[in-house]
Amino acid sequence: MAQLTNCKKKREVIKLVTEEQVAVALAQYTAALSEKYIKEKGSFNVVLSGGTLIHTMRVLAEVYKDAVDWSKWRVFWVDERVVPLDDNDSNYKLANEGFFKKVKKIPKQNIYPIHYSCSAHEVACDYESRLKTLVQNKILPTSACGFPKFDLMLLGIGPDGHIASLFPNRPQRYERKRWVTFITDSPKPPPPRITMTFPVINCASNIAMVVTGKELADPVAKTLGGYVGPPPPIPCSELEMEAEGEVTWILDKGAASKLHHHHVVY
Ligand SMILES: O=C(O)[C@H](O)[C@@H](O)[C@H](O)[C@H](O)COP(=O)(O)O
Repeated sequence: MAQLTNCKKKREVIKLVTEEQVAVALAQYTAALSEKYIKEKGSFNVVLSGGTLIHTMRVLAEVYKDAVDWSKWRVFWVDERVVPLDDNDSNYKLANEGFFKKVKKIPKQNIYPIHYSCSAHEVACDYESRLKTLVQNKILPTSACGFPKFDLMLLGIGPDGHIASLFPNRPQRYERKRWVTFITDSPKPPPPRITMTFPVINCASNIAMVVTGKELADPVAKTLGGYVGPPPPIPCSELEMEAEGEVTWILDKGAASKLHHHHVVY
């Protein structure tokens, strides 16, 4: 794994050409981590996002269907839209139809969707308290600073540089105490959402930034190229600066199109 010279944390940037190659690389990467953590500790705790990620996970679901020990997976969401689980906007529904139904073998009790209520505040408190219970029961480990430590976060990035539901010009990105918070005016619809906070995201052992399409070339270049401009930097730069674990960027040609060679270390 490569390291940025001005930064002690581990980074890898995998630049590919097509979206299909990104899907294949994501499958290999996730299957390898799944095997490693299951061997080491008997479980694999994965955090999903919404957006295009689930579609990019199709190769994992199809090609690695019989190669991964799905029974040891536990699945959480880094952010979720506060809608019923059968609503077309639900990230759970997206994952259920595009991933869980394909791989079949993830036990239902190992999947942690939100408990829907119409109050985003209530949903966030409930999700946080369920995570706290899992930590108390030693099902989820914590990092030295007391936040839960997930094995893998699979994240996308928005054109405005948001990750999870941590947007520029919204206060949630500055939350440092809560594990899960809420937003009722998300600039990306639908407006009510819950989201894990930066301290939780940054404690993960591994973070994959899965980014495809030239409309995302700007936030990718701003993040990996070193942010120049007035503070505060875009949200995904915070992850680049603060993450404790390994961050792996898997990019297609469009997403990497504004990166110069000196921006990345392989
Ligand atoms: O609920 C959501 O909207 C997502 O979880 C969101 O955080 C997403 O990951 C990014 O917006 C990237 O989306 P794309 O992968 O579609 O670019």
